[in-house]
Amino acid sequence: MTVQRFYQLSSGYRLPSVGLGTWSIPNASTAKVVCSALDCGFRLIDTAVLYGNERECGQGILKWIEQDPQNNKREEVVYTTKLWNSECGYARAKAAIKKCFEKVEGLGYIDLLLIHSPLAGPTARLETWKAMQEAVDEGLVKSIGVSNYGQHHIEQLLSWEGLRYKPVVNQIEISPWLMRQELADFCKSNGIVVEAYAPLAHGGRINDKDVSRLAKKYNVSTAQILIRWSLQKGYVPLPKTKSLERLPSNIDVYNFEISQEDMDILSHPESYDPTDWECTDAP
Ligand SMILES: NC(=O)C1=CN([C@@H]2O[C@H](COP(=O)(O)OP(=O)(O)OC[C@H]3O[C@@H](n4cnc5c(N)ncnc54)[C@H](OP(=O)(O)O)[C@@H]3O)[C@@H](O)[C@H]2O)C=CC1
Ligand SMILES: O=C1Nc2ccccc2C1=O
Repeated sequence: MTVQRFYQLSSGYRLPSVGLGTWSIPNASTAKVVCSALDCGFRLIDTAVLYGNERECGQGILKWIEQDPQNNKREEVVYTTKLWNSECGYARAKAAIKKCFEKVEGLGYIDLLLIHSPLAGPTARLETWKAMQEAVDEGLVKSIGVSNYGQHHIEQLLSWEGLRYKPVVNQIEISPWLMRQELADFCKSNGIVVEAYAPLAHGGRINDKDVSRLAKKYNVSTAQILIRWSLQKGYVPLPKTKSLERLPSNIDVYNFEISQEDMDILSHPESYDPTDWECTDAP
């Protein structure tokens, strides 16, 4: 089984199939971690207004380009950020998008802008989407998507008469202990790429007995097993690490393959174990 290095988004842009999560990386080291991640081969960086490190993520990307401008190109990198719940609604989203852009102005544009969650409610969600679509028209943003959306939230958006740009991704928590198979299938069948957040179950399952046994069998780390599981399920895992030592192996997940039998051992379709928050079921 060959897993894709990139997915084609409905906006026409491409999305690397593994990304770096940046939540809770200390501000003082974020630029260095991001720059090192790019050196190791990561090409997708995931941040959010909530994380308070957008500026530093942008600095890390610029630093990487400046290191070797002939080879390290801006257009190879996909920079993602997300609008927080309190920034939803038309006027608030307009102002928030402008701020997001200003924080990384040196990048020239935001590749992917997500609405962080559906929690603002049905009206504010659509108003936010209107502002996000306008940001695409204005060239501030290339692609727009959603996060923590359940099927009913996506259906609302797809059936909205004001829809001009479809969401290209839905970023949701997925791991072997929170599989959300039905929602993932729904996204895929609507041309929406699934980004899997907390693919290492927030670190809490890194010493799981089956994961550890399979790590030995395939001669890789336990994190690599979990990232590869997500890739083979057809998702875009976003493992976070603040450790420069862990970055190279977290992206080195394209040279081994988990057998179907072992994929089944790792998978726990009956389990429901969110690590952070759950709002795919919000009204
Ligand atoms: N849209 C949303 O609502 C959400 C989005 N996210 C996104 O997804 C990203 C990933 O999720 P997150 O919650 O951070 O959790 P992850 O599942 O990525 O796990 C991160 C934890 O695993 C540890 N870790 C990373 N690599 C290794 C390794 N090779 N060996 C052992 N331990 C390792 C990290 O420690 P260390 O850093 O010390 O290496 C950290 O404690 C976030 O950073 C964010 O970008 C996350 C939650 C919600
Ligand atoms: O990365 C994240 N960690 C979180 C914890 C609670 C709510 C949102 C998030 C994120 O986006």
